[in-house]
Amino acid sequence: MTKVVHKFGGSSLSSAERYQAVAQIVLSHCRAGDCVVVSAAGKTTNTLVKLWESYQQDDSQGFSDILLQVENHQAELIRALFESQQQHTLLEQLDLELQRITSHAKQDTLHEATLLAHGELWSARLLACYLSQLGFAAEHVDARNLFTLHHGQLLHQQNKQACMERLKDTSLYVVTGFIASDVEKNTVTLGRNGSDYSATLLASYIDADAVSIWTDTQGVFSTDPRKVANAIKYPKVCRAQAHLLARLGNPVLHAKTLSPLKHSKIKLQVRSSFDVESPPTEIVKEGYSKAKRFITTFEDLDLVRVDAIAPGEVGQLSQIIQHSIHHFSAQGETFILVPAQSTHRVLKALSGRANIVESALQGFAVVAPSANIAQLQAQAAQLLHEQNIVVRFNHKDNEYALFLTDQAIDSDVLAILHDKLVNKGRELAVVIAGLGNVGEVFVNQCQRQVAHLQQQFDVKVVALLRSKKMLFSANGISLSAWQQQWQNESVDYNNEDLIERIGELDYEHKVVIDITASEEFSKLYPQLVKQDCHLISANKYAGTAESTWYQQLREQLNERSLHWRYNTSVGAGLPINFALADLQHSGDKVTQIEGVFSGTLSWLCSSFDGSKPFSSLVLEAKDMGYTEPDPREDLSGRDMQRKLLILARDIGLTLDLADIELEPLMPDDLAQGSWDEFLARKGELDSFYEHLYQQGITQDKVLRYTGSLQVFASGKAKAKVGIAYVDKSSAIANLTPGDNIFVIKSVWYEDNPLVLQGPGAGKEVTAAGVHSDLYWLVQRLK
Ligand SMILES: NC(=O)C1=CN([C@@H]2O[C@H](COP(=O)(O)OP(=O)(O)OC[C@H]3O[C@@H](n4cnc5c(N)ncnc54)[C@H](OP(=O)(O)O)[C@@H]3O)[C@@H](O)[C@H]2O)C=CC1
Ligand SMILES: N[C@@H](CC=O)C(=O)O
Repeated sequence: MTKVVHKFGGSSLSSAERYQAVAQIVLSHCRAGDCVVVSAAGKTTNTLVKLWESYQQDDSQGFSDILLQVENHQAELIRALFESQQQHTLLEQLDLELQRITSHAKQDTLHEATLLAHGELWSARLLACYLSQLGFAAEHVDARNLFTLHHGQLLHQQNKQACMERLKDTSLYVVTGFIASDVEKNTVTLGRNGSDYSATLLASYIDADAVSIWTDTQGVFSTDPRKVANAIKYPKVCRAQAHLLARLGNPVLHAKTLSPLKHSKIKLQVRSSFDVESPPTEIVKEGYSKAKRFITTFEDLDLVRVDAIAPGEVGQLSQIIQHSIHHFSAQGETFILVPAQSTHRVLKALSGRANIVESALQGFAVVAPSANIAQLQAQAAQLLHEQNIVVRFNHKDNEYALFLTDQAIDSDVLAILHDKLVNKGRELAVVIAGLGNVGEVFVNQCQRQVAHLQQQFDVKVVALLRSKKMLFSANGISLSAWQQQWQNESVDYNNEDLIERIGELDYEHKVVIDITASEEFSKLYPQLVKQDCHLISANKYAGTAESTWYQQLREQLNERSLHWRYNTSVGAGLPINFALADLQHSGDKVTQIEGVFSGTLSWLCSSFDGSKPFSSLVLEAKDMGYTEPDPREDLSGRDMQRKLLILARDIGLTLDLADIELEPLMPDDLAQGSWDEFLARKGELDSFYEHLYQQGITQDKVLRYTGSLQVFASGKAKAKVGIAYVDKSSAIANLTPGDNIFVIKSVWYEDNPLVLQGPGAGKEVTAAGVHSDLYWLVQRLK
């Protein structure tokens, strides 16, 4: 059974309404065996800290005033959430606890951690009782009976056993965050953000499948969303970057929170308890999410140089000041960044081994994929210069660039930095299916073309697919060494794996480029669209699929505002789809399309002169990359029939393949059987063609394979592909072998048709045509 640990922070429980909202979340997201870890409600911990301070200062008036505040807040929650007997019992319990605090204070036996623990104990008790009142079996659990530390170290084995024994599958457990006990049963706390840490620790002890940190932000953003309106919420962030952000003091996650998950498969999500519908940010293991760009800001820090720092010492210092301390080495020296108000405590703890280099610093760090850091550092320096912000110290590491300044980075400056350094990093993930004739040329052309697109958009080829194997790298495949990478890293896959991996790609945009000739692959399009992929097809199967399926795919794409380009499926690189779209967008109406739409058949008919058998020319056309993988798809007229259907649909007709009359350029019965069987009977093809050829000579005409589509005023259409004998002087007779010609008549081009002519097949032109579609897409996405 899957188990989930949910954690709700203080802001999620700040009022009775918030308790009710959290209870609703629990009702809809939890089941018996799950755990809910809670922090102290609202600002309770801060109030208890003040209470402790007044106790230490012997301020008895202050002490009773603050205690009254605590009592009022808790009593208010109890009265709003419970009625009659339950309310009475809870108020009595609270009263007893407050009396005990007062009496300890009077006897001078108050203990800091025990006092602070009340915040979490009250939250756990109230939430569990409230859930029980709603009929959901819930128990509150004091984490001091689960987590034990010895000399500051958690006793993992003992704790795991305690958790396994106490937390069965019979109920929901509402567990106190933040607190633990030592071996003498004294209360201890887990430090800043301790409740998040409690949640991930607990998850690791009970072998949970996931941890959801419910907070007041919607997830992990590229920068502070309160300061920059267009901050990007990332659906996934890898653990390494989350850890780095935490070390740099970013408040969303604490470094300690992540540590129990280090070698586990436990999923971690950050999501909003205020906006439950908003999708979470998932913190995922390396390799499951590409590195992102972030800007995290700092306020009032001191830069401290340390002689030498022992392993674990930074963690101890962070614990002392209850705040993350970032440390780094530059020019052979070790530095730490310390919140200014805590510097004296840190210097004291380092007893003479450290000195302040710069104080009262503001600034920010740009966290990004390592390949981008140098460039981002230079850009950031330039932007700061333009904003007249003086940099007092900067530092570059593999994964981030740090700028420490005099001036605070206000929201205006942060918005500029974010626009130039992060938003510029919008990315398009490209999946290329098919590495055959055309696909291989396309991938080879990618190196140059992607570099060109890079100036406008961050385009990354993330997957290459053949029929059985794939090479998948969420961070991008090296286009200069893809063959080598393919050899070393390609793996077997099935369609389910593929869709899942594509779904996991957390890029702003994704496109699947289908350069297969596979009907099976085209059947995946609806699933790919569900994963928010744009589509580019050289493959003609989807464009010529049965009308209902085709219309549904179009609707699905429209609903998601996704694009589908398939210019090369007709006329290879010739811009026939562009031309037809343009005419229609300009208000024209296409009435007729005629011509030769097969590169293979154009080349075969123009090249045949009787000197070689027709079948040997077919094999040459195949070698040149003109034909379909099985050239019978061309010879049967089927390929050209598909192209005419794509054109017909492009001008708004609702036709199916069966509506286009087809006359094959080969004997019907050669269409069956394997390619080898066909080759064994190639003589039958030769005689068939020779016979047709001779008929042309008899008529003083030449044999060509043509297509035509006529649209009548009624809206009805007539379409046909087949053998034609044309005048020797006609444009069709004089086509360069392999060329296509499209003769388009429309309302505006009635007497003098629009003619488009040029190479209609070939690996290079087709691959270039696919690049043209990709370029078009990038322009749209910009
Ligand atoms: N040749 C041309 O001039 C033009 C071609 N086209 C179209 O381009 C497409 C490709 O043609 P071409 O390169 O000649 O074909 P090839 O047969 O040479 O290559 C097809 C590629 O697709 C791969 N493939 C097959 N099935 C699948 C699948 N289910 N999933 C993933 N990959 C798969 C094959 O894998 P494997 O390597 O494992 O076999 C192969 O790498 C065709 O649809 C064609 O109609 C369009 C315009 C012009
Ligand atoms: N086999 C096709 C290739 C392009 O679609 C042709 O010959 O036209």
